[in-house]
Amino acid sequence: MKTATPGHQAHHQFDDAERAAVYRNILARRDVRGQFLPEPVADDMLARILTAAHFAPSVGFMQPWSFVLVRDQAVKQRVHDAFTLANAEAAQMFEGKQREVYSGLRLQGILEAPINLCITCDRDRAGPVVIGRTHIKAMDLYSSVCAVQNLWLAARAEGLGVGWVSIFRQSAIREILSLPERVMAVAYLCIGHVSHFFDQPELQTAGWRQRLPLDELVHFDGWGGEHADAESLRAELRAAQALAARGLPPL
Ligand SMILES: Cc1cc2c(cc1C)N(C[C@H](O)[C@H](O)[C@H](O)COP(=O)(O)O)c1[nH]c(=O)[nH]c(=O)c1N2
Repeated sequence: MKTATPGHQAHHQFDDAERAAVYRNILARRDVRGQFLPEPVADDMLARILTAAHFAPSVGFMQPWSFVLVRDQAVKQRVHDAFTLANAEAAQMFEGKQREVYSGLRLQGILEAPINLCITCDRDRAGPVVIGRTHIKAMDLYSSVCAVQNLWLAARAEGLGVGWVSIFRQSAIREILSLPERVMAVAYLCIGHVSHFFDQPELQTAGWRQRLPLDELVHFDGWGGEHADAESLRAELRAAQALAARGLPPL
């Protein structure tokens, strides 16, 4: 359905090209592991993607994030060693054929990416009582994840690849980067120019897991709930997903 924004919002409206660009950005974003180029990332470009991260939503406007840039090859090597250790442990957690496939997957580009970036969450950034976090303490972590996604999308628009690496013991990253007790490493990202972006998630191409049908993930008025008009929305969801699967904006 091609619903236009109501007229009274016209001055806030994205035109069709801008709308299409936003969806293209979302659909073309990939997790990058193996296609990093050595060429450095210019400071103005780095500043833009960090600014995108800093303009993310956050609970109570807490802005709990900080950005630990890692460019020293010796520090990267220590992080890579931590990955190698955890990755060997991880392989043992899968059985049979899956273990074999897992061991063949490339799951990081730590040493090749010119920039590694740890996005953190300071759990005390705004004092003990934060609007929106009074009952669910993890909201600060979710806020830092919003910053990660903003950066990931901005980087894609700049032509930069980003790969999220999470196969570490949390304590290893804390120690290597000297993070204070109150600061958590939320995301360890590899960032750089890339030779190319894949069209589909690498785990999908490797046959590890396929994208789920969105129309089966929608419930009405409660888990498992149905609605008399449900089929109309489900048909739209299937059509939009079919377009998106081909990299086309669902417009
Ligand atoms: C929280 C979190 C943590 C990780 C990831 C993602 C997220 C959100 N992903 C990337 C993940 O595999 C990827 O996003 C999916 O496979 C979908 O692919 P695209 O991101 O669409 O290319 C990821 N990839 C990888 O190679 N090593 C890793 O350790 C991780 N860790």
